[in-house]
Amino acid sequence: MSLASHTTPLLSRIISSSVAAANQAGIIIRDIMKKGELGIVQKESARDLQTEADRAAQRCIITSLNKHFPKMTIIGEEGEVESSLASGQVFDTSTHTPINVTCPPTLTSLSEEEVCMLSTHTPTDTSTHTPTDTPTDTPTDTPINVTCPSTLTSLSEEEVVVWVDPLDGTAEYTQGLLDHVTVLIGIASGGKAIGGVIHQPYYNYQNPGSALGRTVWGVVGGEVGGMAMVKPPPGKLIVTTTRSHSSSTVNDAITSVSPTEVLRVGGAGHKVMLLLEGRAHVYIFASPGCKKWDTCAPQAILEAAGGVLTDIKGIPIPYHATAPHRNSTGVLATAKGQDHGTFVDKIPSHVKDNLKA
Ligand SMILES: Nc1ncnc2c1ncn2[C@@H]1O[C@H](COP(=O)(O)O)[C@@H](O)[C@H]1OP(=O)(O)O
Ligand SMILES: [Mg+2]
Ligand SMILES: [Mg+2]
Ligand SMILES: [Mg+2]
Repeated sequence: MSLASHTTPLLSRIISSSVAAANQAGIIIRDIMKKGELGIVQKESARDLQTEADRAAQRCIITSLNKHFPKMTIIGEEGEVESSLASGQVFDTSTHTPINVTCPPTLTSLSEEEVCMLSTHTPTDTSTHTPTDTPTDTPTDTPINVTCPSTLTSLSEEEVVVWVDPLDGTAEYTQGLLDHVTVLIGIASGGKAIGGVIHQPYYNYQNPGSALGRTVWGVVGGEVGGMAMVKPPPGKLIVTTTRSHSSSTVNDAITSVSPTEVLRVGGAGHKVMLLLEGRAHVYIFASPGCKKWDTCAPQAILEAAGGVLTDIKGIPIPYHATAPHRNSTGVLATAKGQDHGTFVDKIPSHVKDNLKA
């Protein structure tokens, strides 16, 4: 069954396919956690990890998107998993050391696409959900209806760059902080984030009997689907920031806005979800650690919801295929109704000067 008719605008079809791929990736992420064999490798530093879930989820997403949209540029956080693809322009950003994994003879002839399909039919749960829970994952081949703004209806595949973070919040995943984990698929064109999908594989995992996992999507200038948005409480200033990549600069930036509360949680996707859920007013990360795949999808959804995401100086983040992967000048995001410029102005000069492009 096809994901959507070809009379449907390209952006709507990409969002629909991305929702399906992100749901699949979520199943894989939960499966690997359930089996407990995380296969952790260190990338650039001890605070920069990759697990088998990051690798397998990326393989699933990129294989699926490349199959449906072969002329699109896809840039994924993890590497090596895309190299066998026949068509499309796919960038390998891997820096990790490969590990040796012995494959049982019964599984040697598996194709990448079969791995995704097998996962579709293998519902999984987390420990706090009883085995009798009804699987609640969205079937991967059910298209969602996404209205495309008229300015984006004539987009071609060649103009689209997709930034994939198959598992955002890897540090928290390895530490069992499962609700910090998201799958991020960001869609860009002309250097701008135009659409995005955030899947939370463990949404509701501490509420047995409730639907496990959810997927939120948005189109800039269009709508947000998959959740009910809430305004953050008036009379407070709740800041969300990193819990695993902190520094004195990060803390100086937070102090400068005089928060009433600071939520130190993992993942860029998770923190933007807090803004959309009205649980925080502003997300401040005055550090160069975040990359384009961390911010593209969250930015698109936040902007579709009336919020703003820029670097710490208030400058837009570029999402061209050739843009540097690193967001070296930090991240500042505000929920709908907040004055983004006021926060930019409050960040001290020494913090801004410390973050060079
Ligand atoms: N110093 C860093 N090294 C590697 N990744 C980082 C770093 N800082 C931030 N990130 C990425 O940005 C996300 C948000 O950061 P934080 O949770 O610290 O606020 C992290 O989950 C991680 O994405 P990922 O988990 O996909 O590697
Ligand atoms: Mg990572
Ligand atoms: Mg990330
Ligand atoms: Mg990641």
